[in-house]
Amino acid sequence: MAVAHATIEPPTLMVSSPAPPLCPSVNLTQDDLKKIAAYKAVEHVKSGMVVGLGTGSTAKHAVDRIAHLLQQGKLKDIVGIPTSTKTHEQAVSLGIPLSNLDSHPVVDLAIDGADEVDPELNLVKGRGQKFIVIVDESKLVNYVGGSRLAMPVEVIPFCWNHSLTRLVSLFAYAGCVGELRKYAENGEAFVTDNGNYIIDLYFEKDIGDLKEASDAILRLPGIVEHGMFIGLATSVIVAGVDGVTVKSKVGNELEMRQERQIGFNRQNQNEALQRGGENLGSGQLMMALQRKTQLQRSAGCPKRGAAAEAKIGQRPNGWAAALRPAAAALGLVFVTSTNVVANQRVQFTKGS
Ligand SMILES: O=C(CO)[C@H](O)[C@H](O)COP(=O)(O)O
Repeated sequence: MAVAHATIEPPTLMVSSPAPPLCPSVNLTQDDLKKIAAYKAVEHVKSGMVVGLGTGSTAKHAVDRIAHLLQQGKLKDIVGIPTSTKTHEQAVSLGIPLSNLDSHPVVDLAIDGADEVDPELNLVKGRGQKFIVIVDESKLVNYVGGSRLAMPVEVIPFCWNHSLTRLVSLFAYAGCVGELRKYAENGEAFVTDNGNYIIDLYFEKDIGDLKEASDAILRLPGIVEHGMFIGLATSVIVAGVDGVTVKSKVGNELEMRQERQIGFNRQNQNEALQRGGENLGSGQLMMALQRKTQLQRSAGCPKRGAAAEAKIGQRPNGWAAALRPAAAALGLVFVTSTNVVANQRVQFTKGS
């Protein structure tokens, strides 16, 4: 099976992009993190690919990004396979060419979100030659069910209550409770795209071997599918306030490789600042500027010695302008920008 080996760079702030992946605010929101993970995953999408388009607030950013790159002509000949009617609607509205698994049974790459990701990259919640899962760090759990979020099981509507009882008793040892998913608006049973119901299972404790649990669930009559995706993710991209981490599985073994963590964590910011900000990506520069300002404040010198500069290799022209709002938010003003072939350099200083 092909393995996604991501070369990790911070999402680049593209001047021409209407929605830069890193915003210059000091605090990244959960949605910012979702967007960062999504943009990172879309770097793996190449022209001509059949791409599985996932569902949810994280996957939505990936679909937006793919559409944007198609509009820019940076991606061509993409065929999207949506995983829900909602994603189908979004993709159609954005003009992404779509198909289905009957016409395109081989999906080159699928990108989807997840509700939980355990340390072995098992998920509560994909498909494709490569399956990249995108999450913010709040989704990391020690075991499936560890966040006390639901593990959904799709059941046929006939005898759903019987299915619920059987499911709960299957996991009684883990303090399982279950409930029929309902629409908040009218209290009626939620109906899936396939016309089925969902039983949400909540676990108090670790349910143990996930393959055994999966087999036991699927052996019950009336069960269509469950939300555990065991051993399917080839990469999980996790965006957190300290940076983006890509966890990849090598071959079919449960050998995990945690690729280098990009540096907008504090340690890297400090190192970068000591180096004068050399070779920072634009996202990192923002964070470094913020960190520098914080350091100066904590050192009690809010107005002095605040020059910050960075060299950035191979960035699109105009990036310095894109950084100005970030710098301005920090009270820094633009001084100069030089473009020396591959290296651009920008300098900001503290405004008076
Ligand atoms: O499995 C899913 C939809 O079926 C979603 O990917 C999962 O629920 C995560 O959603 P979000 O990205 O909104 O947190």
